[in-house]
Amino acid sequence: MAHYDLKTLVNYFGVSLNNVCSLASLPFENQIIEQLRLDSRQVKPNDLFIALKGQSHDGREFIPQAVMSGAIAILAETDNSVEDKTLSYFTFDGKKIPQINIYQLANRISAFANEFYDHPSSKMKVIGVTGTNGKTTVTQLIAQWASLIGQKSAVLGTVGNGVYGKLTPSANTTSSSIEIQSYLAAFLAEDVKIVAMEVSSHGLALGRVQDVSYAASLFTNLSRDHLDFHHTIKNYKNAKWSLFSPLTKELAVKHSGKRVINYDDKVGRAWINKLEDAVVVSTQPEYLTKIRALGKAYIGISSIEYHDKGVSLYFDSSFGNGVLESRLFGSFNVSNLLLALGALLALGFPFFALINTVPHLSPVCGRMEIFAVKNKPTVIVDYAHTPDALDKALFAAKEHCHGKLWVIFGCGGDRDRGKRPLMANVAQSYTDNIIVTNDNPRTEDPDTIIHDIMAGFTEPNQINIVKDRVTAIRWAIDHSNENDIILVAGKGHEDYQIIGQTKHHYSDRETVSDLLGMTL
Ligand SMILES: CC(=O)N[C@H]1[C@@H](OP(=O)(O)OP(=O)(O)OC[C@H]2O[C@@H](n3ccc(=O)[nH]c3=O)[C@H](O)[C@@H]2O)O[C@H](CO)[C@@H](O)[C@@H]1O[C@H](C)C(=O)N[C@@H](C)C(=O)N[C@H](CCC(=O)O)C(=O)O
Ligand SMILES: Nc1ncnc2c1ncn2[C@@H]1O[C@H](COP(=O)(O)OP(=O)(O)OP(=O)(O)O)[C@@H](O)[C@H]1O
Ligand SMILES: N[C@H](CCC[C@H](N)C(=O)O)C(=O)O
Ligand SMILES: [Mg+2]
Repeated sequence: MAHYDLKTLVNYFGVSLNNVCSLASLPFENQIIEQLRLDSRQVKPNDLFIALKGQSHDGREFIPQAVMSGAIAILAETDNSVEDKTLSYFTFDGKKIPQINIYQLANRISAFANEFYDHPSSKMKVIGVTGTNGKTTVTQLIAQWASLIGQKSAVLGTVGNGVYGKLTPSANTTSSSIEIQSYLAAFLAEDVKIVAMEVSSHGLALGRVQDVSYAASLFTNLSRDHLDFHHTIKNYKNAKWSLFSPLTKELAVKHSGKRVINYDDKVGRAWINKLEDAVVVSTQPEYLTKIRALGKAYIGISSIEYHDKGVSLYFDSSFGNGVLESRLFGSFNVSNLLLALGALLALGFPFFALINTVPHLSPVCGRMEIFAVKNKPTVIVDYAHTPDALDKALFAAKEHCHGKLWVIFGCGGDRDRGKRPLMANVAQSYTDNIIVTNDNPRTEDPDTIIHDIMAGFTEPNQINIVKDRVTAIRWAIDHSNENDIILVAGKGHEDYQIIGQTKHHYSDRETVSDLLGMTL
């Protein structure tokens, strides 16, 4: 990170220094800013605290706390356009701290953080991955694959941020614009060459990735999710499109790179038509001729064989042909694998090195993770928390099931209510036994969530409700046979259950391995 002092900060924001002081007379002008902080609880000596109005708090209320923790200056949102680019002082406990006031500050944070951390994304290969489902899987695959062929990689996403293999848990799928730029700068300092980043629709809509330069962006699929936030599918889709749009007026991110698009998805197909250049990826043998004829880069499948050890794929592409032997489970993972391959090939990674390492790619934590011991049912822990993901996960499980198929699922509180009955509908179309349970009710009443889910079943009296997840899983294991499969959906890697505002320690993976007598 370049040395960034307060004088540079004042200049960056074009602060008008009134008659009271000239820049040279400022007592603080040469003080070096250590880090940028959005959260007063994280402020350390010499940091700059950025006070923004949020959805539930007004960050400006925490200025005293930030100053007490050692902030040397404040960058604060102002509601009054007349106060834009003005300098004032915040006086607290005998300290006089400079405060720069900016109108509509939130829109400027990504660019400022990019500048402060010295443009890290332009010095590495950053791949942005968006879509309703598959982001974590694809990003983890990209990072794992790159590291298998000797390129230092890092990930930013739902299961954590960090150099691949050494992740720090993350609060969000796409972190704040400051955390993103700061992580990228740290990765660069550690000589990371490639970063796979999950880009959520919230991240795009709220400008968290505005000033990230992507070497490639990748689209997995689009189905219903997050309508509590976007309200309509159209808005949700437009937020995702902003990661790919070549038009300046639509552009939400800086983009100079490749675009890798899933042709199997209806939205993906429409987008390919709007893009002059793209890497077109499909898992459907019947699309192979069509994607070849598009005249763009492509990866398609000529045939697929699912077997006990995973899947064998015969592929044809504009980069070369071959066979991939993968240990990943589920047909949707074939799509995830090919999309990851498309991004790496488009960025010039060596073809044979990639193909030869496929058998070493391991499944992603909490994504179709299989727990199996002799004489007991097989349990799969998966993160399906949308109707489409549940559909895909149950379809994959059904293909391998010789006995009865069970599903245990719930829906998150304070999230899209409309998906609840849809998930019930999907569940009943594949399974023999269903248990509805809690999944992070947050501040909603768990009974209300369950009530919404139950509305989607045609025969609700056939459905068991067991709100406590451990009891639900134990009950299913105790009442099933060794040929049965129990899909425990929705929490995947999560190690918590959020009830009210409190995060309690809880993990499906730990529960299942304990109940099956396995070690995790
Ligand atoms: C609605 C939303 O997106 N909220 C995000 C947003 O919070 P906010 O700006 O509303 O924050 P706030 O709590 O009102 O506080 C306002 C300001 O005061 C500061 N503050 C607050 C308290 C304090 O003691 N001191 C302090 O300084 C906060 O840091 C913030 O800057 O900015 C925060 C910091 O980046 C996020 O953690 C937070 O995500 C919340 C936790 C959340 O649940 N977000 C979900 C909806 C979300 O973003 N999900 C997507 C997609 C998930 C997926 O499908 O994968 C994601 O990318 O995670
Ligand atoms: N390509 C895919 N198409 C449909 N469903 C998928 C796909 N990949 C994964 N899934 C399902 O979605 C679940 C979540 O997968 P993953 O965590 O990779 O998605 P995500 O996009 O990162 O989700 P989130 O939005 O929560 O970050 C998986 O556990 C699986 O059930
Ligand atoms: N990152 C997503 C996934 C949630 C998974 C599920 N366990 C839930 O809490 O709804 C979200 O916050 O909406
Ligand atoms: Mg994710």
